[in-house]
Amino acid sequence: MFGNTMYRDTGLKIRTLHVRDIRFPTSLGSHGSDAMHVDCNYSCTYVIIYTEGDVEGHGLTFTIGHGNEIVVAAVKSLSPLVVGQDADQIFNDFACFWRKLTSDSQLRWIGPEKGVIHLATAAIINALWDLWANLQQKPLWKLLVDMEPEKLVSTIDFRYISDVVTKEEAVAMLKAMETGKEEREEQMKRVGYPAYTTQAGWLGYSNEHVKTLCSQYLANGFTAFKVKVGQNLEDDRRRCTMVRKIIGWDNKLMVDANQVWDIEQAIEWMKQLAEFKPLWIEEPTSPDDILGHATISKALKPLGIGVATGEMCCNRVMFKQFLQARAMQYCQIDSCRIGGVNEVLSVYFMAKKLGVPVCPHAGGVGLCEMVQHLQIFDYICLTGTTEGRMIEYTNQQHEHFENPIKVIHAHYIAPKMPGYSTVMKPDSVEAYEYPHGSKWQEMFAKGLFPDPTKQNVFVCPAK
Ligand SMILES: C[C@H](O)[C@@H](O)[C@@H](O)[C@H](O)C(=O)O
Ligand SMILES: [Mg+2]
Repeated sequence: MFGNTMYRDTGLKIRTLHVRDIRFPTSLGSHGSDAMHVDCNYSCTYVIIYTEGDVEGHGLTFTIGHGNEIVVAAVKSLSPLVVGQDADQIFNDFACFWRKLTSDSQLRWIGPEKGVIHLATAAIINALWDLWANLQQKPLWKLLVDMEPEKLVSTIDFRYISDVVTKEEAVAMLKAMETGKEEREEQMKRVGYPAYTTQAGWLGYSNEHVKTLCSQYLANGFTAFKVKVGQNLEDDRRRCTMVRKIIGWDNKLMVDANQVWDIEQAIEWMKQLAEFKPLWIEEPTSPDDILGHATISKALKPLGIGVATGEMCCNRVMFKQFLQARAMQYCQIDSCRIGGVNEVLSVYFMAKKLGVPVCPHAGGVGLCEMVQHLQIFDYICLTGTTEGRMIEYTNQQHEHFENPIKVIHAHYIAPKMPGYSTVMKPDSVEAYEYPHGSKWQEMFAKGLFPDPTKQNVFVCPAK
């Protein structure tokens, strides 16, 4: 028992783990498109953990189509480490379990803690947190908020980051913010957490469509808009002029290049876009180039432009160095790129220590559903402010979730239902399972996409 919160010994064994390859044909409408990913099909590797009781855990990681089958295979390779375990034992020493999952002495060779195997870790770990929140009958954010600081911090593996933040410091950070927690919680339930929209700025949308969407989001109360750039400078200038005309100069504009530039090119390109007063340039170059981002940050600082990155930052060690090197002014954690909630929490603590605001990435399936929980926790328990912080909003696939986000007047309202908001509707799963689902079969028949079962490629077997 920790303080007032009882962690009941559930004695629940994990009976089995199912994994599904789910894909949506978003490329047909250019949804989600950017300078690098021009024809993405928003997809996810969807994990369901079944226990010997009634309670389940659902989790996912996001991909953009091809290769989702590889993440599914990686989940299968990790599953023997999960199946047969006692849920309560996992939650009693979650950091230890997390390390076990990421440190299998053979599997770690295909990471470690990066790429496909880490995406798979994220899907499993997210499902475990959903299970835990369900067992406690609380939405995930509330599970985090109600935990004693020591318990919460005990879920994090501090290996490789204790030179920046220690367990003791993390506990002290949480304790220092205890006053005012209840008011902040009330505010999240009533007013919610500020959001910005990317939905009006996908690169493949026509100018007319962008205009219409900007006006719509403006009318719905949005005050911050992200636009994709990086393919053609003249087009970027035209689009930014058009967007600024609609949203005005009091609202915020952010731009996102999705990794297309070299360092000098990024600086020069952004000088040409500086007149549009973007708050940040997101992913200007390779997501692995920490010193390159630091150079860009330094060059753009006098222009008032920050650098944002994180959606492809592969683990806490990279985040640590980005933060240490002053290479990111906005830290964009992603709920399923790194190893799920445990590792994301470690990044929140480092960002707090080094004074960098977190603005989560949410352009993907289920990402909005998940990151709202994390950012609401950050507000209530860790930073106590929304200053310089926003959660990304995209209008994608919410209809396929049992408990979709609720965004009112450009604010995410704290979810009420137990869990991590990761349960997908069974009908959606059946219809969009790739390549056997009914919707995919229809699309293959119409010739909209090639049927991979008729080509010589690896596909996930039918269930
Ligand atoms: C391919 C994807 O839609 C990305 O463009 C998207 O995640 C984006 O970078 C974002 O910031 O939301
Ligand atoms: Mg982005």
